Amino acid sequence: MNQYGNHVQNEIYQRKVRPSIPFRFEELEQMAREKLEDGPFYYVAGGAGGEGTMRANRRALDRWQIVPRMLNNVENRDLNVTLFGETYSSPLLLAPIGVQSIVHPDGELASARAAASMNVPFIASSASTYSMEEIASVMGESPRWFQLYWSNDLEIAASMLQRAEASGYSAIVVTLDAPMMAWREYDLENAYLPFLSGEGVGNYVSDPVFRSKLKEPPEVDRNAAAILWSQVFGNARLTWDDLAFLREHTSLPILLKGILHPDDAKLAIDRGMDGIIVSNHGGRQVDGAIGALDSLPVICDVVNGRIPVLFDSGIRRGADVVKALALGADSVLIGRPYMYGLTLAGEQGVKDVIRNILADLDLTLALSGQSSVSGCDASLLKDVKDGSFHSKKGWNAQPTAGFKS
Ligand SMILES: Cc1cc2nc3c(=O)[nH]c(=O)nc-3n(C[C@H](O)[C@H](O)[C@H](O)COP(=O)(O)O)c2cc1C
Ligand SMILES: CCCCCCC(=O)C(=O)O
Repeated sequence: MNQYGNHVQNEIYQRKVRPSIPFRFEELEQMAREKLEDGPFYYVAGGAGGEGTMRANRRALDRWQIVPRMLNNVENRDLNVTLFGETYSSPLLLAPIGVQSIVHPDGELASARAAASMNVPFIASSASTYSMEEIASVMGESPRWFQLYWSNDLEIAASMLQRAEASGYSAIVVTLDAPMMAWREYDLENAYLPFLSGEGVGNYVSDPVFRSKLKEPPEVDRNAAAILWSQVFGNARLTWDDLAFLREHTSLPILLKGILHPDDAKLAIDRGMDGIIVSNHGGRQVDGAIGALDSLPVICDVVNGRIPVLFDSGIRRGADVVKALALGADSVLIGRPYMYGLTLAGEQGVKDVIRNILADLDLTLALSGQSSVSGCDASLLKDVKDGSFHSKKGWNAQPTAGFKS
């Protein structure tokens, strides 16, 4: 990945590569808008309620400005990060996104292939249209994690964990912030729920335990399968004590996704979790929730390096990644940007989204005076809100300042 951004720029300026998608995120989204029907487009682009949290995600990123440093020898850069003993060539992962077939028939298979070709870990969603085994089969040995929507049927949850391990996924991401669908006004307006037409159920209809609970196979009675899916999908009864169940059923590292409060980060560590993902689900669940990046510094302070902290919600460009890394994230996930790449150009579109963000990240990092991801800390940033510069490694604030326990 050394000098990656320069190589990509050169290839584009010399017209050796022909980009399949526009470079600007805003245009990418607009073109996806033009290509898709209202239902799928707004399912992807929309947020919960009045989309206040989506706006807060961008505001939280804009609150910080990078203060570039000079004369630091940034000719050679290193984007490597190590997570759970594995070294990855960049601090980027593809977020778990369900129902990808609503934007492109190849869905998760195209995204997974693109991730594999760019050596970026792909996090396969429980709500994928294709099964986790089908996704694994197009990825060779490339890195992949599995995201669990923890079914209220514990036999199904255990079966999914076992299948993920058997098909080469190397970490489990447990999403906590979506035991049920939020109030999503566009989807209500469009009466659009992709699961009803059989999208996003690939991991269920292929699951031996799920199938054993049906009188007829899903291929014969799709309706009964859809009803069972809606009954078992979520689990609103879970508490912190239930995490022990996951430990009993997998030996893989477990990350909790959807953490926003520092006390929940502490609980995750107390319960032996291996990592957390600071996220508000891209503003799709709690309207009015805190901008995800506003939670990151205080959570990193509480965690204090004991487990990896990953981040998503609102990342669109290289500078956003730099800010999240500087505030303590070990790696970041992108969501909607790659869904728009998938919409416009399938596998190649996802590949180009990854390439552009990584090239932009590499150049922004270098021009900020940083030659490695590990060198990024809060001294790189100025807080627009209080005007302060941070000159020491790490974050200065009181661990839970501003949060009520
Ligand atoms: C269409 C769509 C489907 C999603 N499906 C899932 C999912 O199945 N599991 C999950 O944990 N998160 C899901 N997410 C949330 C993403 O993993 C991620 O948190 C979010 O997209 C990050 O924000 P961003 O889109 O602003 O980058 C979904 C997001 C979108 C846009
Ligand atoms: C009951 C919640 C289903 C959500 C599945 C996909 C998803 O996470 C999303 O944000 O959409």
